[in-house]
Amino acid sequence: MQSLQESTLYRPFAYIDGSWVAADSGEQIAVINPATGEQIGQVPRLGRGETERAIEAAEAAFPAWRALTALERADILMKWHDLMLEHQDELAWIMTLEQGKPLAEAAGEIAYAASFLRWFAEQARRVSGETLPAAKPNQRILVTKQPVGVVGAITPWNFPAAMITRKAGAALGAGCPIVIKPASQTPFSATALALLAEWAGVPRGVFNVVPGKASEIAAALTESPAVRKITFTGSTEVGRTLMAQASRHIQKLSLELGGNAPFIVFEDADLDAAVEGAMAAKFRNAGQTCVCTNRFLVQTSVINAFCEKLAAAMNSELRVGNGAEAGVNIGPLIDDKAVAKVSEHVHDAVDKGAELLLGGNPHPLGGNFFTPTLINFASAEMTVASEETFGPLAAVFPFEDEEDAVAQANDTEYGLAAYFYSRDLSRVWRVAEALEYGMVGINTGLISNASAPFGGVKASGLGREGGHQGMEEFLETKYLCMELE
Ligand SMILES: NC(=O)C1=CN([C@@H]2O[C@H](COP(=O)(O)OP(=O)(O)OC[C@H]3O[C@@H](n4cnc5c(N)ncnc54)[C@H](OP(=O)(O)O)[C@@H]3O)[C@@H](O)[C@H]2O)C=CC1
Ligand SMILES: O=C(O)[C@H](O)CS(=O)(=O)O
Repeated sequence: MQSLQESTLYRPFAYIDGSWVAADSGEQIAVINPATGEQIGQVPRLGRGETERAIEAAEAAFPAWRALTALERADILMKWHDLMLEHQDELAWIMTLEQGKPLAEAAGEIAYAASFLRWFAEQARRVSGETLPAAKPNQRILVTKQPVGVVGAITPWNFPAAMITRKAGAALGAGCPIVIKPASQTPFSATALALLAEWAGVPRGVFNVVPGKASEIAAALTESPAVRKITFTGSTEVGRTLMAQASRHIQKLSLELGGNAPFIVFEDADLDAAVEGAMAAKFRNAGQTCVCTNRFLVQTSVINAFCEKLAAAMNSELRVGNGAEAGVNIGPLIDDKAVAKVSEHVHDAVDKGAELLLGGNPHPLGGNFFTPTLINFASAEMTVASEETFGPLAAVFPFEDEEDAVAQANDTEYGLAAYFYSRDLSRVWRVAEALEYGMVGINTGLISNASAPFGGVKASGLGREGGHQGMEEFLETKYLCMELE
């Protein structure tokens, strides 16, 4: 398959109430292949009116969807899961064309995304309440769980399938219908998921996809009292805006926001293992994930050895190119703004005294390609210390001792993911407990897993996705107090 139009899953439309629709205005959004700069398709640019219709459809679908048994909802989620895996290659191709990640990595994301549907199919059947000792002999106390209602979701371009199923799997499993605004750069992964949801038997109105004007769609979602939950993955800046808007109707809120992940290498670490973990934690999706390492904190006694090994691994293992080409494992960044941000971080660091060991400039391929870059002796006054790069820049900061490492690691407004390598068990416990983050990788650089609670603290957001906690985000607790005659 070469072009998007050849795909049986290609749907250049919005999906509302079980119908494929255009924008009322007829407006379209051009979708660009970040590897070539070519337009690969167009998607309707919806606004407030269409979003309000999607909310009405979701509200109308809610009673029948919540009335299904958990097993009935789980079976539909599992059918959706199976269809995703049956169409894994086609879904991966669509993702590589619109997001740029290498085909193998895109296929990996499809499997990761499908795992959330399976996980929440299983979790749906394990939503339970409790009975409590009553205060009076003729009293009985029960605690029950009920679906919150219509959910509004806004998702990012960097994981265009997994960030949808991580929300929709939990919402639908809990009995909630959902209205999703995908990122404008990656709408076709979302509409392909809608098509598969339709084939899986998700009833009309339960799953809606409204690509388009972000601020208008967000306004419609947050201004509707029928929308009882807002779930967002993206920048902290937009998360703050949504938090303020959601306060109008006290909507439940889940925010998965920015990160500034430290990757600490202690002198007692297995350096080869640390470099292997560093490659995974830094260069996944060309560094465009919120849990990618942003700062390598390396003990001074091993910093030169670590940098030599990391430079060797980067040189031998990383191949930059169009993600559709075999063997490529570093695709393009999403757009020219992303390239400019990485360049700015590199030049700022070098101007302030960092040592450039590898790369440092946009790739000779031009366009949105950036050469994987390694700098040493980075320091706190550099932009890379406080701002998320979201690109293939490995910045190494020295530290003297454990206290210094933890202080540097926690010196940020963010608190999503952190990583560290040590073989000292007492140190592992001390550092794991001292780090102010929602997720900590210990002797590993890969922590993403549907069965674990994914999320952060401080400016990295609120709530958790995945795990049993992810289901709770879409449930309300109701306390029943019963007096017997
Ligand atoms: N914690 C996490 O899990 C993740 C965090 N991020 C963070 O997000 C940033 C990069 O991702 P990026 O997608 O550019 O982030 P953005 O926040 O710009 O976009 C994310 C989504 O929000 C939408 N959006 C943009 N402006 C508004 C608005 N005013 N109101 C409502 N929705 C809006 C976008 O729509 P449109 O595309 O139409 O502009 C997109 O669908 C980085 O900081 C990264 O760390 C990214 C992914 C995951
Ligand atoms: O591992 C993940 O789930 C990704 O990091 C998702 S995101 O938060 O970066 O979008």
